[in-house]
Amino acid sequence: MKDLESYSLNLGKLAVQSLIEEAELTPKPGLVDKKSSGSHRDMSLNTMIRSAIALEDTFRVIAETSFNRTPSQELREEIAMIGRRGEQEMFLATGGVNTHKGAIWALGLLVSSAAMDLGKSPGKEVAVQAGRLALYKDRNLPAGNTNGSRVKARFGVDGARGEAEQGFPHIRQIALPVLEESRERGLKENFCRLNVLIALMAELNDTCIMHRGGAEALEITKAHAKEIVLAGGVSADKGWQLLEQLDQLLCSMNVSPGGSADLLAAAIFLDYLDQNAKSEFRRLEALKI
Ligand SMILES: CC(C)(COP(=O)(O)OP(=O)(O)OC[C@H]1O[C@@H](n2cnc3c(N)ncnc32)[C@H](O[C@H]2O[C@H](COP(=O)(O)OP(=O)(O)OP(=O)(O)O)[C@@H](O)[C@H]2O)[C@@H]1O)[C@@H](O)C(=O)NCCC(=O)NCCS
Ligand SMILES: Nc1ncnc2[nH]cnc12
Repeated sequence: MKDLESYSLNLGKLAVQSLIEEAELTPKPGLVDKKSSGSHRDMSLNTMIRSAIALEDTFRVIAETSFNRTPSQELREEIAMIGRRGEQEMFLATGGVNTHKGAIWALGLLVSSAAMDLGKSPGKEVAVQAGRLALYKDRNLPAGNTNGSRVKARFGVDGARGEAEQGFPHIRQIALPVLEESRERGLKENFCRLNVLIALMAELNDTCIMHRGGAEALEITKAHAKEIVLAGGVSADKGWQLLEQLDQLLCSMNVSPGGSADLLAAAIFLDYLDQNAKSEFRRLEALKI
């Protein structure tokens, strides 16, 4: 019992740490970071950090609720209720600013999935299982006209819900492999994570960009991010110059890749789970000798 309590506390802390590390990663185009508030007038790095810290209990309770369970209608609705309470905590901490709604959704499902099998599964499997949970319908979801739902109706994109229901393909097929390749190239962790963000921005249909800038802003963002990828990523001189230009471009269009930022935080979380599992494996191997 004590072990489960401390494990859920750890998962909650790890989710918050991932959010803070995403917020602090600098320089991120159009987003809040250590250097500026990007395209946002109503938030700062402080707001992001206050919001992340306020969410620890939400993630801890999601973990506690999910232990030794499997995806089901009942669990989906329990998690949704905790997640909605988390959104209220976020608004209380930020004075009504939407800092992390998309991240509560993605990380909430991933924390739940990780807790279901006590962290024994690799990150990619945790994401697939989180997708199975997301596929159950939340029958208590209040009818509401969100930015995402308007964008989806107008442009026919999948958005945050579709990403989760498909088992987070952009995390499994882009974010985690780019993180690994960048590390294999010997790049500093800051460059590795910025490469992940850019690779996500090159492919994701981010409803956060589309609700302010429409399909055109999304296409411009993707095309510019692809140029950075083709230039060899942010650690190449040309890639770095293009990254600085992309920041100016997004701020001038007044758009923010908040969905890509959420998926970066989610990838950092899954990567930590994988690293912890590897060090536990090495510890057990050492005991055998
Ligand atoms: C399923 C929900 C996520 C609701 O989805 P919906 O699309 O209806 O809602 P939105 O309110 O628009 O939130 C979606 C947020 O998800 C992020 N996102 C966007 N595209 C993608 C994508 N392709 N893949 C993954 N994630 C994506 C993004 O979040 C970031 O942007 C937020 C700021 O958004 P917003 O306020 O609209 O933008 P601003 O420009 O700042 O606004 P203005 O100043 O212009 O007004 C920020 O939070 C980032 O995180 C999207 O915005 C889900 O919320 C839901 O159903 N929840 C119910 C509870 C539940 O079931 N929980 C279970 C798990 S805990
Ligand atoms: N760093 C960031 N800046 C703005 N919106 C975000 N949503 C998630 N992370 C964000």
